[in-house]
This record gives sequence, structure tokens and C-alpha cells, in this order.
Amino acid sequence: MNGFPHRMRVESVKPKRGSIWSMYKRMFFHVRGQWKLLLIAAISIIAVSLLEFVIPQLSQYTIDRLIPNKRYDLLIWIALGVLVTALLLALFNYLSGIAMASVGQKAVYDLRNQLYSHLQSLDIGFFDRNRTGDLMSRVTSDVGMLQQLVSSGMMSIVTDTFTFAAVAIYMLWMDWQLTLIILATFPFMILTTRFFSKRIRAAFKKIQQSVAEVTNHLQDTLSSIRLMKAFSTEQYETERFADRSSANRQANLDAVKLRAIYEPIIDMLNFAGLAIVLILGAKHVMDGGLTVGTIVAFLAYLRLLQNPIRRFSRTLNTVQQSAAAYERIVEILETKSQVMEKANALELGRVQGHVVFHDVSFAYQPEVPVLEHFDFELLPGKVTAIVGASGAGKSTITHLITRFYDPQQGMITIDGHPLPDIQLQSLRRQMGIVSQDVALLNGTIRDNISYGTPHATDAEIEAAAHAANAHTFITSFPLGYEAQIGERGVKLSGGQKQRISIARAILKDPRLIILDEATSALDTESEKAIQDALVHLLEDRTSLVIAHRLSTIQRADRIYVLDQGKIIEAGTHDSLLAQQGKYKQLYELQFPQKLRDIPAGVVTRGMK
Ligand SMILES: Nc1ncnc2c1ncn2[C@@H]1O[C@H](COP(=O)(O)OP(=O)(O)OP(=O)(O)O)[C@@H](O)[C@H]1O
Repeated sequence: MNGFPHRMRVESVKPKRGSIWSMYKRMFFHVRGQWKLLLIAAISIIAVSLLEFVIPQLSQYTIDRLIPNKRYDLLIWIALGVLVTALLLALFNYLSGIAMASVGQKAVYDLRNQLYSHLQSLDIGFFDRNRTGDLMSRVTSDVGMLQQLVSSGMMSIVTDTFTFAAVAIYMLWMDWQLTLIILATFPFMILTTRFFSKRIRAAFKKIQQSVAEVTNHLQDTLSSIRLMKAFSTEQYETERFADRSSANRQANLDAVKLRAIYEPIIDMLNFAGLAIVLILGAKHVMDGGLTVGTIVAFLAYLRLLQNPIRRFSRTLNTVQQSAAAYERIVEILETKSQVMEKANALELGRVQGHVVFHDVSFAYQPEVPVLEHFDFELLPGKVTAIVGASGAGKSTITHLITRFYDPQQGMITIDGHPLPDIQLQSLRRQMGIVSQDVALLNGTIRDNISYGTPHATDAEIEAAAHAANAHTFITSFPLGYEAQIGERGVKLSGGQKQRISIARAILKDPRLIILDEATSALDTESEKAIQDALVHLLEDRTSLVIAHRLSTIQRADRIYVLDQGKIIEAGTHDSLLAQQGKYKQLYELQFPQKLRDIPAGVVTRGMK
């Protein structure tokens, strides 16, 4: 029994505490296995930090020893030393860069796959509550943001932290008083960084959300481009798009403004440190306490100390941006599916398909009941039809049988097993769904028929197409079963699409067929082809048909008349007509007298 799921808090922009730490923890979790690369990275980073000391040392030596003693002979060795150091620095920087990037990219690859697989595991209700464009932007742009972090940000943070610690220790050893005075500027930097980091992260989260809005709009409008053109709403949509783009522009500007204040403040504090070294250092030199070479080396070390801080302020942007993206990713990863399997769920063998609804109540939204205390039965091996006005709850019944949703109250069983006790995959393997909105994927006709039955042989695929009356039109395409359908492939008519989806269901050979008949009228020939296909589909199976066709209704073993979520009449076609009730009323309304005498299998009209 489920309560109502809460809407995901995508509106919130307040960054959670500790999300950066949690982000690194999760990333670390993903990279544990790659210890060899991590070792290469660590050794390279240490080597880089140590090599950074060499050039200032050589400068100091040149100024203090070589110049006063006019040692021309040693200058070439100094030049060679600088060159070799520079080469080694380049080599180790390259190694650490490549190693960290490989480790990081693997972490992002794992995260993206984990996110996609988690999305797949979520219930349909989750997808009702969240917009596709937003979810897409989380898997693409938000994960991309983390990619940026691991490919550049992560490495510079590790290198910079190590270099900073090594240089600070060496400077303290050289002249602890001067170093302490310089380090006194650092708490200001830390405070400034803390102050800005929260705000920058919130700003970046806003940017990510505005990207999601733009993606949503693109997804909605490009996938309904025909509707837009038919209603001439191009201008209207362009304006709405501009509004969303403008929110994105504003969010970016806000973030840039924050950075534009933060970076100069950090620079000012850096220059203050430089001034301290110049003034106090120069005084020491004048007093004879320090050599000129030492002060030059000290200035170089100060640069080494400040570089990480300056870079850190830039890296901070990447880190904050990633943390904001990471929060949006974690929101999904932490969302639990409302439709769960029990721990020791039953693997369902071949069933009879005896489905029973016991006192089921269901609503998509609180206070809007769709089914209330609903009892219903699908007889094994028989055709059960549901008829009723639009919005009566017919499709909802099929959604509950397939466990797209769980009822809030009551129980549904199949062959006596409550649905939550059954492994979801083994339950859905039993079912073939042919719905009125035929879903075809980009790919060949063969791929579309064998979707969900990937090991089917060519002969089985063709047999299914024959049974669905689709073989003839498929082979009329030059490429036959290899013809592409979808955006850049052949265009299929409504009736052809339906026959492909019937072939797909026949190939799956399920025990239970759920058929949501299309309401659109087809020409007589297509209608006849589909009726014949349906005969093959429903043969020897338990079937639930949302019936809009006269032929299906007449053939049904039992017909339920649904009205506002309640069964008001049940029986066979003839017994229901004899009742002179709602069924007769619907029937007469939808199938006028002149159509009544036409044999089953020819007439088509919606029962709505
Ligand atoms: N995903 C959803 N979220 C919220 N409400 C929904 C959802 N799907 C359907 N409903 C509502 O539930 C009610 C029953 O819908 P359902 O699709 O089951 O009706 P139907 O009888 O199949 O209608 P039709 O013949 O038009 O397809 C309707 O009022 C509909 O607005």
C-alpha cells in the first residue's frame, strides 16, 4: 500500500552542507579499483612539487655564489639544470594529468551509467512528476559538469594542495618569522573563499536549473514540431524560448558577477603578501641578515605559495559548479521507486493469466480517486473487454495490472499471487501490450519487431509479421525488414504501425495480452488486416481489451462497462443489450443503426 510520492525538490537552490565532501567520497568510491593509475598520479604530483623547488634554488645559488665569484664556467651547468628541471616538470605534469584524467573519466562514466540505470528502475509515477528535458539535462549537462571537474579541477586541487604544503614548510624552515607574517594573510583568503563559495554554488545551481528549463522547452517543442506548425505558434514558442534563455543568461551573469568580485579580492591579498616580503625582506638584506639570492628565492617561493591559492579560486568555480550539478544527480540517485519488489520475490513461471482485483482503490493524485473499491476479474484464456466513456479509468486498469503504478488500497493477484510478491521482470514477461499510441524506436523494422525478444530468429520474426498481416507491406519496401523507421527512415501509416506492434506482441508470445485499441478510423482494408492480426494475437491467451471496435466487443467473453471508476454493468454483448442500460445507450450512440448489421471485423468507430 503506497502513499502518494512527493514531487522531487528540483526547485530548491540552497546547496546542502557537505555536498562537496560527499561528492568526493562518491567519486573516490568509483575510483578505488584503479590504484595503479592513482599511484602514478600520486608519484607524479610529489615529483612536480619537489621539482618546483629546484629553479628558485638555482637562482639563489647563481646570485649568491656564482655572480660574486665570477664563476663563468658554471653558468652552463645552471642553464642545463634549469632545462632538465623544466623537462622533468613537463613529463611529470603530463603523467599526473593523464593518470588523473583516466581515473576521473572512469568515475564519471560509472556515475552516468549508474544514473541511467537508476532512472530506468524508477516507476512511471516518477516520470509523470518530472519533465523529460530536466531529466535529460541531469544525465547530460550535470554529469558533463562533473566531467569537467575530474578532468581539470580534481587534478589541480590535489597538486596545488600538495605544493602549497611543501612550499609552506620549506619557507618556514628558511625564515619562519617572515613566513608567519605572510601566512597571516591566508585566513582572510579562507574567510573570503568561504563567504563566496556558498553564494557561487547557489548561483551555479540556478544556472543548471535554467539549462534544464531550456532543455525541457527544446524537448517539448521539437518533439511536437508538427503541432506548432499546424497551429502557427512558432512566434509564441520562440518568445517562450527567449524567456527561458534569458533566465539562463541572468543566472550566468549573477555567477560571473560573484566571481568578478571574488578573484580581485584574492589577488589583492596576494599582493599584500608580496609587499610584506619586499619591505621586510629588503630591510633584512640591508641589515645584512639575508642575502639578495635568498630574497629572490623567497619571492619565487611566495609565487609558488600563491599560485595554488589563485588557481584554487578558479578551481573553486569548477568545484562549486560540479557540487551544484552533483546535488541534482544525487536527488535522482536517492529517489526510490514507488513500485518495489519484495526481497524474495517470486520468479513467475508460465501463468494462466487469471487476474483478480480485490477491493482496489487508486488515485494518481490525492483527492482525485480514479478507482474506488474496485473488483474485477480477467478469466484465463478468455477475452475480457472494457468499455466506457473517456476518462472512466480504462487505461488505469491496465497500468495497475502491469504494475506501472501500485494501488493505494486493495490487492491485485495473478493466478493467486499478489503482484508485489512477484519479480517485476517475470511479471511483465508474461504480458504483451499493444497500445493505441504505438511506440516505435529508431532502427530497422526487424529491430522493432524483435524489441524485447532479442534472440528471436529471422524465421520467428517473419512468422510473427505474417500472423500480424504485416509481412506483405514490409516486403514491399526496397530494404524489407532492414528498412529503417523513425526520423530518417520510411514513414509508416497508422495501421502499419499498429500491425508492427501486434507482430512485436505475437513474437513475445505472452500469456496475457493487454490491448488498448486505437480509436482512429482506418480505411476498410487496413481495418480488415488489423482485425485478422488481432485474431492471431488474442488466440489462446488471456486478454484484456479496451474495446472501441464492434468486432472485438461482440467477440468478447465478458464485457465490463466502466463509469467513473466503477463497474456498472457486466455480461456478454447480448445480455448487456438486453439489460437496456448504459451499455445499450453507449452502443446506440456510437454504432448507429446502419452499422449494426455489418459483419464483425469490418466496422470501426471509437466507443467514446
Ligand atoms: N498519469 C496521470 N496522472 C494523473 N492523472 C491521470 C494520469 N493518467 C490518467 N489520469 C486521470 O485518471 C482518469 C482516468 O484516466 P484513464 O486514462 O484511465 O481513462 P480512460 O478511460 O482510459 O480514458 P481514454 O479512453 O480517454 O483513454 C482521468 O481523469 C485522467 O485524467
